[in-house]
Amino acid sequence: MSELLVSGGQVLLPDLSVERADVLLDRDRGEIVDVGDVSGGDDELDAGGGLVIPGLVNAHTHVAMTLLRGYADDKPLDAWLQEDIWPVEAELTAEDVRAGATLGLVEMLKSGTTALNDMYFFMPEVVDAVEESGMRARLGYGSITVGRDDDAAREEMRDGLAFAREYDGAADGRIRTAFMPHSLTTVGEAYYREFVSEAREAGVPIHLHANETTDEVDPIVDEHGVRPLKYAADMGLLESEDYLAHGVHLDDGEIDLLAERSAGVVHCPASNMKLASGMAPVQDLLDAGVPVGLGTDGAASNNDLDMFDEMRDAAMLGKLAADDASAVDAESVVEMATRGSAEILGFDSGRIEPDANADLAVIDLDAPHLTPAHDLVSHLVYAARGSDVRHTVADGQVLMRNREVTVFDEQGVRERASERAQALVERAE
Ligand SMILES: N[C@@H](CCSC[C@H]1O[C@@H](n2cnc3c(=O)[nH]cnc32)[C@H](O)[C@@H]1O)C(=O)O
Ligand SMILES: [Zn+2]
Repeated sequence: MSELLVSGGQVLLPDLSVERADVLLDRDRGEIVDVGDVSGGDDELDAGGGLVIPGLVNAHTHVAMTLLRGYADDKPLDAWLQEDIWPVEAELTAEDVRAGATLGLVEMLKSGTTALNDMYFFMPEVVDAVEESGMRARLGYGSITVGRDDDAAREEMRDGLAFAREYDGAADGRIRTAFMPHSLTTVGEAYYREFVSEAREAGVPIHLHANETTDEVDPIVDEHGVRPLKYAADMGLLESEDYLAHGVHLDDGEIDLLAERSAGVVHCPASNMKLASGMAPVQDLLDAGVPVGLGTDGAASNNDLDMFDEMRDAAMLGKLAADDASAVDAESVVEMATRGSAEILGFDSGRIEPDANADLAVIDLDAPHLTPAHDLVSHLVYAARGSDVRHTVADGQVLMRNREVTVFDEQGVRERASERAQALVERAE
């Protein structure tokens, strides 16, 4: 058995207390062996002066959109997608997605993220990038039927299902899949009614954008006479393994429905603020017992993939949304970004205890902006940043050691992504 000892640090335990402890990982099984006064291991990571946390889990992104970071800002969702994003995405190639996804994975692992959810194009390229990265991911092809004739629409839905079936369990189980119809307004009712049952037969969860803007809510209420999540449930969605991105414009009945079904909501505060989509009722979701995760959405509507920024945004926006400074407190947010997101994605990660996945990050506390250390959980949310991460480990493998990425040539990844991004936008002009 090959073991890695993460020694000398303080450890964030599952109850969110912090204790001086060492962590022993099994690199073959990719699991945590023991936490406490442990020794051994044939390799060691120095966590001295640092805080060991569960690897952060980005539960909603479009990771190859790093290519479009800064390409189109300062617009609401519909105009942003219709006028800028979808026209340039029509020019995407598989190589572009491989380059953009790899850049996003490097950005993530350098900032302590060890698992993600991704919905995009050319998903086999994302599979290869995730496999190479050593990270964990729930992946799906984003199916859109609106604007397509019936044959093309069916092909979109079949492609989404085929991808989910073919790649579930890839990368020795680090990759899981989901059926990802883009949203309740970009996929027609008939296609949901035909294909949701096939996803159930395939045994994969369903992930979609929902209730992100009022433009996604009003048309459904007007056409179907019910709220979007009632419409979704009537089509067989909202099972406990399903999870929605955004959930901004929810009424009490929809929150109750999510709680009854235990369907997850991935909160994307930066995207919601940047696109002026609205303020999600996160504290109400937490109070109702709805599973809540945290996601950055794409780097073109954030514009980074730093989950420390996202935790801070969630805590700040949640207080404004609730008109209550005690709402969405630091502990709730750390839970969202670790165990909450992990459980929504179906990963046994997000906590540092024996038998959990060996996915963790070590944060260097030796910095003015992390001094003094009254409360390290507070620091995680209100002061720390991705660049404070010293080491990142996923599945028991060291992906970054002392800020040096071990699984990619970082400089080459950045150069290739820049070249592909430039050529992409030139093709779209
Ligand atoms: N087969 C689909 C691919 C969709 S992938 C997922 C899509 O979600 C888009 N996207 C990115 N951010 C958001 C968001 O916040 N809400 C809805 N869609 C988004 C993204 O640009 C991409 O077009 C097609 O032909 O368009
Ligand atoms: Zn999205």
